Amino acid sequence: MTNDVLNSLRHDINEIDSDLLVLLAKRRRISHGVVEYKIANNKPIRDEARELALLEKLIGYGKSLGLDAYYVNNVFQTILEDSVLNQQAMLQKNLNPDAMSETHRVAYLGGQGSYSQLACHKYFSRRPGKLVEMGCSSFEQITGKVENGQADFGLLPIENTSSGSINEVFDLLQHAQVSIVGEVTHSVEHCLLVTPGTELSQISKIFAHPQPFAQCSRFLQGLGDIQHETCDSTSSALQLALDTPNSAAIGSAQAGKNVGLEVIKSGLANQRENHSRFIVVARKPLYVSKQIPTKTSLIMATKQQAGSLADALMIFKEHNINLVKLESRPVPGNPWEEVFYVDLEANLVDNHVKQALEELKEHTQYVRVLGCYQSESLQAVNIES
Ligand SMILES: O=C(O)C(=O)C[C@]1(C(=O)O)C=C[C@@H](O)C=C1
Repeated sequence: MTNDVLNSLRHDINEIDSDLLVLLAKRRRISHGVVEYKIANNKPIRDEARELALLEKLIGYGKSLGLDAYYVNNVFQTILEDSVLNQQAMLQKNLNPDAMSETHRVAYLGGQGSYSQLACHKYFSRRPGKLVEMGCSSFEQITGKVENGQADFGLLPIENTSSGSINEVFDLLQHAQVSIVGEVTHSVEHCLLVTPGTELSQISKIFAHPQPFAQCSRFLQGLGDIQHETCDSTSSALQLALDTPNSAAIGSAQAGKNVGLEVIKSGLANQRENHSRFIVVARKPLYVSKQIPTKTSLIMATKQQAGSLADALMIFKEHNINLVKLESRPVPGNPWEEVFYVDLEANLVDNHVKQALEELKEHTQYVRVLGCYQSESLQAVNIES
């Protein structure tokens, strides 16, 4: 095959890819039209029956064109996911017009290339507006900027599939005057990053934030006698690796590339699937439509008597509310006293949820709702009448 033939084939492929994009954009616009109908008629965004029928038809048609079911299913699952997420974003914008300004000032940990920055871009990619990024050096600084109005939103990592809950953030939520208004999960791919030309055997020091150190503990144990230096963010770890001969940093490949470090080893996390979940906080709570999956997070202190936690949890069971996370943390200054963090699949506008929270007040010393927000889940919802 000559070069000319290859160029001509590539030209045809380019044209088809552009046509596909035009069609995808057209599909999105039509899907936006559907959400207007759903708002007016109070219908859930996700319609699983319609999606199933659509996929079945497309898989059959794909087969007749020589495309296998797995491929067609994957392509259209991605398209449908995008459609649902965009519809949800539109719905929320409609419900909270004041909160969705033209500019989003967002405070997060670290700077260019930090995992928080990547998660921030993912979360705001579906929320139109100009992003003003504010890199911070501590979690307190993030909530502080939101509390004093310097930032509209703050992004805080709350848990990771390898290292578990991030206690510092749970403790901060006990006192911070902020509301949780969203969540975003981001896959974290840790790499060992070095200045070009550095060999693994030359490394005598590794810089990282405590979280990547914890998430890559098995890999690090295998390296033997190498010094570990903790940094307040991945961005500062990268800078230190750049400035220190025979050293390395743990960060994402993209972050390394941004500053001129190269990947010497990848896939360092203890778990192959390494994801971090972040919460998005703001000064004021948001309303969440009943038409989309919703979470409510709260803190509660149970009474100091036998069975009080079980009694409190029974209330959720009795009201058919799914509890998706339960975490306990000590109360600073009160040894052996605990507060519980609870995540529920629930929307505060639902009467059965309001009722459950009233009953919870009677069975606990203290309850505070941290926020009611759009869940990342794409599950279909039932609308309570
Ligand atoms: O048909 C609808 O109800 C739509 O909202 C459109 C659409 C789609 O993109 O095809 C999106 C979400 C629903 O779960 C089903 C289908």
